[in-house]
Amino acid sequence: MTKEQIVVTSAQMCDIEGRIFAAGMPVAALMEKVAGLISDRLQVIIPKGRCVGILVGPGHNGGDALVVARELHFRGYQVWIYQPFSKLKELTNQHFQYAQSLGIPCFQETDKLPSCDFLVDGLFGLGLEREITDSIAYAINYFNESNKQVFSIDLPSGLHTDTGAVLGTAIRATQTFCLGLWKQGLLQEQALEYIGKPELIDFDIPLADIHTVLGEVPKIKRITQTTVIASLPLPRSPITHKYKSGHLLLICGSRRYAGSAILSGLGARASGVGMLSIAVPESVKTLLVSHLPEALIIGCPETETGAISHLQLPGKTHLSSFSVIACGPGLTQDSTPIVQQVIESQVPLILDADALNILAQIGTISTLQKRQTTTVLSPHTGEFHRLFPDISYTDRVKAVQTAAAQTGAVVLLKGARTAISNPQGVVWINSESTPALARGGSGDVLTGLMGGLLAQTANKQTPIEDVVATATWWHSQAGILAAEERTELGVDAFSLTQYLMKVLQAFT
Ligand SMILES: NC(=O)C1=CN([C@@H]2O[C@H](COP(=O)(O)OP(=O)(O)OC[C@H]3O[C@@H](n4cnc5c(N)ncnc54)[C@H](O)[C@@H]3O)[C@@H](O)[C@H]2O)[C@@H](O)CC1
Ligand SMILES: Nc1ncnc2c1ncn2[C@@H]1O[C@H](COP(=O)(O)OP(=O)(O)O)[C@@H](O)[C@H]1O
Ligand SMILES: [K+]
Repeated sequence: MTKEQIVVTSAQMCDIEGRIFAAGMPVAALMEKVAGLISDRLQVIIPKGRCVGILVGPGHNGGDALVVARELHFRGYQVWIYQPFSKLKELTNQHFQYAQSLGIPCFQETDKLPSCDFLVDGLFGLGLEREITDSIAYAINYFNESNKQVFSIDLPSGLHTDTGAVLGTAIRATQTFCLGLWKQGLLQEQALEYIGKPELIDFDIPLADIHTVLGEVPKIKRITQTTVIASLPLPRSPITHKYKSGHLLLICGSRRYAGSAILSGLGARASGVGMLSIAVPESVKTLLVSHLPEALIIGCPETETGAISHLQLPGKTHLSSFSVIACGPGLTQDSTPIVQQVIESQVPLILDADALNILAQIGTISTLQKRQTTTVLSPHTGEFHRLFPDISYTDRVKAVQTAAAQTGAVVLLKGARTAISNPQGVVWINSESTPALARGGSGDVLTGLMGGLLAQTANKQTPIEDVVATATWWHSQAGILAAEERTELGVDAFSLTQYLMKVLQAFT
């Protein structure tokens, strides 16, 4: 477990810091250390001699900012301080007095502020406890409108540490220096427009204190390359054969959405799965064969509307012949009986897209509670709301935990910061992605990729949620790589499938 993987709430961070202080580390010494590290980073980013405005709050976030002000002053920058509060915490007040004694200009009102090139935001950190209003809200909006590069200490002032929600108003940072451990709020979708580029400042929190507060295996973790590589089906056994490397059945597509089946198939192809079968309506079988010549394409009887009406598996094949079934992309809502049939099977199952809409109609919780085997649900926010109308998704981490607990499924809530939970509340958050993926069809690719990976690891000890996290990470990294080469507008779902292999080449 590395510090990069660990995610904490405000309460947990306070407990961890409390242990460090109780063990004898002076609060002032830690502030000096933290702010020294931030100053070092700023010195690399901001050219010498430039003017930096430092925004100072009443607590220790403000204290950190004042130490940064002092350091930058001595390191040859022009510095001024904006500090509008009448009452400061004691340590913060001491640093404020000292900064004033050094002749650093201090201001209480925004209309008196000189111009500057950069801003450092130390108004509020972990301790923000209520909505920001009145003159402070006005000041934050004023700084946002100044269009300066802003470096936030710990988190942009105004964001809730756990949910990332904006409490009234919030600083829009260019870069956020998150102190010690990743705060959960920085990994929540609603914070993304505020945090800019996030960076962890490691100030040497002892691992023993982290484990005492979070347990040996923390419940909420960031997906990192290290975790991913551990759950990839690599290296392949030298004596494996195609049926030992997983057999995935994709059930997808319709006359109307034939492309979904192709995209899911190409996602599955990239996973390296040993055998791939794809059930589609008979009328699109030839099309699928031309795109995926290695796959076994199962043409099924179809409804008048061109949806699969029922599964017609070849010869002696039963659903139980497959290691995993992934069902849903492009099915339309006319395939209800098929979704019911796969849910009743004993085969590990991924439900996505239309299969989720059908599940919502037949009753999410009551239907899934009867299932004995692994189920993965991969909704985007709209599908999540249809499946779980009673669960609020403002806090997406809590939302997936609740949904997984209620259904016994692994739930993957797609979006800019995809969150995955198992029924016991173990959560993975995908903290690197690209808005280039916000295009029709990219989810279909993920379903195929995830199905192929799960099929290959079906008989292994790897927890399901780890494999789901690996698929999510791989998919996002392919998007990032594709966007680098083709621009953010160049990542159509088909192109995305072509970058999946390149990710592995780069990382393994
Ligand atoms: N002890 C240290 O030196 C360390 C300090 N750190 C820094 O300390 C911060 C936490 O410090 P604090 O606990 O003092 O908290 P903050 O500095 O985040 O702010 C708390 C203060 O703001 C006031 N406040 C809260 N909400 C307000 C609102 N809406 N309007 C006006 N006032 C409001 C509170 O009454 C309190 O005085 C961290 O975010 C980090 O920057 C740690 O990260 C590292 C160790
Ligand atoms: N703003 C964004 N940033 C990063 N990833 C995103 C963003 N928007 C969507 N995605 C990702 O793109 C994929 C979209 O999937 P989905 O909504 O199911 O689309 P479709 O059904 O059209 O394939 C998901 O993996 C999601 O996490
Ligand atoms: K801050």
